[in-house]
Amino acid sequence: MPQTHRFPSADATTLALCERVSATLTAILAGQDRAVLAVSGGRSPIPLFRALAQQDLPWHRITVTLVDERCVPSDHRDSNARLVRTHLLTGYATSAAFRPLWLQAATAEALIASAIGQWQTPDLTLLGMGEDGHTASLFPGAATLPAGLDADTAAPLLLVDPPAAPHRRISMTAAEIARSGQVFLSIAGAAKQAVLEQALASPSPHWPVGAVLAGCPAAEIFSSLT
Ligand SMILES: O=C(O)[C@H](O)[C@@H](O)[C@H](O)[C@H](O)COP(=O)(O)O
Repeated sequence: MPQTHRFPSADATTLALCERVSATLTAILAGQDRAVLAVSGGRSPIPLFRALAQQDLPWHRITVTLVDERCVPSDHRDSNARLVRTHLLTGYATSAAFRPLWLQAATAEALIASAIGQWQTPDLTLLGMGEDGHTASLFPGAATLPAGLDADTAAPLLLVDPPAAPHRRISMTAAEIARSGQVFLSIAGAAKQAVLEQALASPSPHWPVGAVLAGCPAAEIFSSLT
């Protein structure tokens, strides 16, 4: 009997976020031909992705891209592109366009240039957060974190070598997140909630999520204790 993966069902917060994302995309598309939706990876977005895929939106007018990506092939188990193709680009969302961040390149410079070359500022950016206070791939202690948090940079993306997490990353910069049309942050669990409260109370590079949200005063936060 093949193992059937059981994914957590969407809780009330996830369903509320799903409704908010759907309504926001609908509103955006009322005023323009296409919308760019940037989503984060990790494990917690899976219930949201699976709920969004069941939303009867004009997905053919939506381009899905990534807030950040691990620099691994798209069939690698840690690939965010693989995560999105598996859980979001199904059901109604099959007709959405997908724009990956990681494309095979000979050098790091070519890699980031290629990603920037096809990049569009998202109309809606969905962020997650780690218990270390990172968001996107803006990790505390990363050598390129100061550049990633530079509020004045025109760069939309940068390379990050996380001090502890696996894989080199491509990530949106804080400034590009702030240039997004709208920003939603979704977190789950008391530990993350405590970190977020700390980060909001005392913005510092030690808690990159706080520095990012300081640039997005209209960001909406969806937090559940479960
Ligand atoms: O590529 C990634 O890992 C994500 O973009 C990252 O920023 C994620 O949002 C946090 O690490 C939370 O991940 P979980 O949802 O798995 O806790």
